[in-house]
Amino acid sequence: MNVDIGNALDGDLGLARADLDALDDRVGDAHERIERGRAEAEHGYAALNLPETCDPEPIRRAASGFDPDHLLTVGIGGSALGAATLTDALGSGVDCRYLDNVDPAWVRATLDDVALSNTVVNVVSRSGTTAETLSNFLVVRRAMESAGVDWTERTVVTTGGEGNLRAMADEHDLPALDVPEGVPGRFSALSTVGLFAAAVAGVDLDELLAGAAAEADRLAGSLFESPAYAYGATAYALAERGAATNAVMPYAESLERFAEWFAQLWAESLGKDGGGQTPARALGATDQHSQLQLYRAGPADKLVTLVRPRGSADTPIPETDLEGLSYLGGSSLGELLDAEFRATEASLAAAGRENVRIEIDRVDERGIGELLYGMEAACVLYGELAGVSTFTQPAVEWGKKAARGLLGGGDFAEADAVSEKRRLEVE
Ligand SMILES: O=P(O)(O)OC[C@H]1O[C@](O)(CO)[C@@H](O)[C@@H]1O
Repeated sequence: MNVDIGNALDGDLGLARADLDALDDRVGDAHERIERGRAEAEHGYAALNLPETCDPEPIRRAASGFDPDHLLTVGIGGSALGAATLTDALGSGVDCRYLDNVDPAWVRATLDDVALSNTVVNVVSRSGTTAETLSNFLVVRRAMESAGVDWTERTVVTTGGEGNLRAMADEHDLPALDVPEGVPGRFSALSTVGLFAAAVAGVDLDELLAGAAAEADRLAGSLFESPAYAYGATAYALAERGAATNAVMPYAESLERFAEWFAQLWAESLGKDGGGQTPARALGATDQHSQLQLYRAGPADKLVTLVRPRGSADTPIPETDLEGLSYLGGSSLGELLDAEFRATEASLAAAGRENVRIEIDRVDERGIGELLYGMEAACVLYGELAGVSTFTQPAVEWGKKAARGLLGGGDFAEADAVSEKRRLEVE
């Protein structure tokens, strides 16, 4: 992973090179803290050890028992987004679907759209208690039973040491993969949580983990020596100067889900104590024609993170004598996308808007391994500099209790508060 922070300097938010030099001592201290946390496999920091600690063999074995047309992953948040990022970017030959919402029509349509007799189900929940995941799995199980399909023959469970899912796996003797200790969901893509789906979809797990390991080897006591820390420190320094939003804009359709994965990582890790940086998902070149106006001429409150593979398969643009289009003929879509990327980057800089370029060689296992690991390490560093507890997400519990109470799942004050909603309806 290559990170270019040049366009983050001397823009509207006034971040200067000298500010990064001054911040670098704190990056060194933060790196020591992170390395200590890794050495002791502390909660959260243990995620940064996955390139060494994750054994792909049992995952491959669990996947090798199946040759499905469809893979249905039932999980939400970190229990879906990592796997989806991997199979969207790298998968082939298997139709990978993610039931990561409880929209009844959509769940129904998804189940009607796959041949359940040739579908493998991976139900994934670290806690084993998430209502959306458990409910969806009960619906999937019933659909398989109704279709005369033995769900116990086609279900693999990925979960923690205890909880409903672990109990069900034990009861029905289902193949089960353990969620690694000390790895929060949003940091678990490079573990059993993300890698089962990747393995079923033909991804080379060794190459993926090797890419992540290479990025781990680049972690160092200075932001000027570590691409991941350069990104994390720059995003933090800009946030301190008013960049409340981080618009992540990959220039590859295969990386659209990566932006969704990044949004959970950044929001759930750093959104604490009234601080944090709001991730906004965009896609290049598409959102040049929807969001860029705001990024260039709206409030100067953003970092724009431009992500791209340097190399990819290309498609020639046929010669044309259509008026005003001949300049395109004979070039290629890849050349056009490259020009759009560089032009957008320059247009932001010309408007004084801070942006950072993140490049991988190509969308392959090594590139994606580097990118995911790099973003995780960047997030951990940002959290250290901001002094927040990066690996918890206490604020999500209120809503879970309220929903559970509303459904009769116990007495929760939060559920009572729902009925106290202020009303001002306009019809
Ligand atoms: O894997 P689980 O325990 O089902 O949790 C799913 C997701 O829900 C959260 O706990 C937030 O509610 C995320 O942190 C997590 O990735």
